[in-house]
Amino acid sequence: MRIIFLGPNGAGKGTQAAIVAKNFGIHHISTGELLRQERKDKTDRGQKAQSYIDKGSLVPDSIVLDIVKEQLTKKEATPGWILDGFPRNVAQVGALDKLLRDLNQASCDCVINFDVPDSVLVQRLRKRAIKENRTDDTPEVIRRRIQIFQEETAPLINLYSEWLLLETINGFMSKEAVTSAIKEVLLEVKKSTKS
Ligand SMILES: Nc1ncnc2c1ncn2[C@@H]1O[C@H](COP(=O)(O)OP(=O)(O)OP(=O)(O)O)[C@@H](O)[C@H]1O
Ligand SMILES: Nc1ncnc2c1ncn2[C@@H]1O[C@H](COP(=O)(O)O)[C@@H](O)[C@H]1O
Repeated sequence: MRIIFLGPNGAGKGTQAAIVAKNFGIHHISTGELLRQERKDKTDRGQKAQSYIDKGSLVPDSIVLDIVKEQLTKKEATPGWILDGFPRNVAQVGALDKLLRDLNQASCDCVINFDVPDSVLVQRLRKRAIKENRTDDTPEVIRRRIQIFQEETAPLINLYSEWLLLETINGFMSKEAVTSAIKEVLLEVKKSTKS
């Protein structure tokens, strides 16, 4: 099964992707986590990405695509994958489609859109800032990331909806309730795709 998790920062994509990937035996690809790891490892890509991450801006598409390509060609991705935090703009949607064609892989089966009010996102991110010490969870950068989501990523909701791939779930429930809602959707998708 091939799934995209779409939603603003703090919506719970990473939390749910880790659970769902384990349950369905598919590969969790979080571009944010991978970029943070590259930054920590001081790789060339990580160093190039650093200033963008710290400002809350999107990292250049070419860097992110490079990382996604590497992940999609890993053997863990053969049974399927969850893309968490990618694509994040219209250009990345096109690039993902092309990449999958080039790799001879089928396109995604479903896009799960996490719907969570902005006020809840801010509260969650402030809490996460204390717990995880992320450099981009400061009040100013949180505001910037939410703004970037509205400008660059939110248009993907209509786009995937027009392509009949979108399933919106209420992300403002307990973690367990969100997991159940996602599983329900994915079991239906699995039945219809038999993958
Ligand atoms: N259903 C929930 N209820 C309450 N808190 C939650 C819920 N889901 C996730 N959280 C918490 O909210 C914070 C953000 O969640 P998470 O990191 O999964 O979001 P995300 O969408 O991956 O964010 P980002 O795109 O910024 O990385 C975390 O601290 C997580 O523990
Ligand atoms: N798909 C992406 N395109 C550009 N920049 C990205 C992408 N995914 C992650 N980033 C950068 O990393 C941070 C953190 O990402 P999270 O998914 O919120 O953990 C993000 O603000 C971008 O700078």
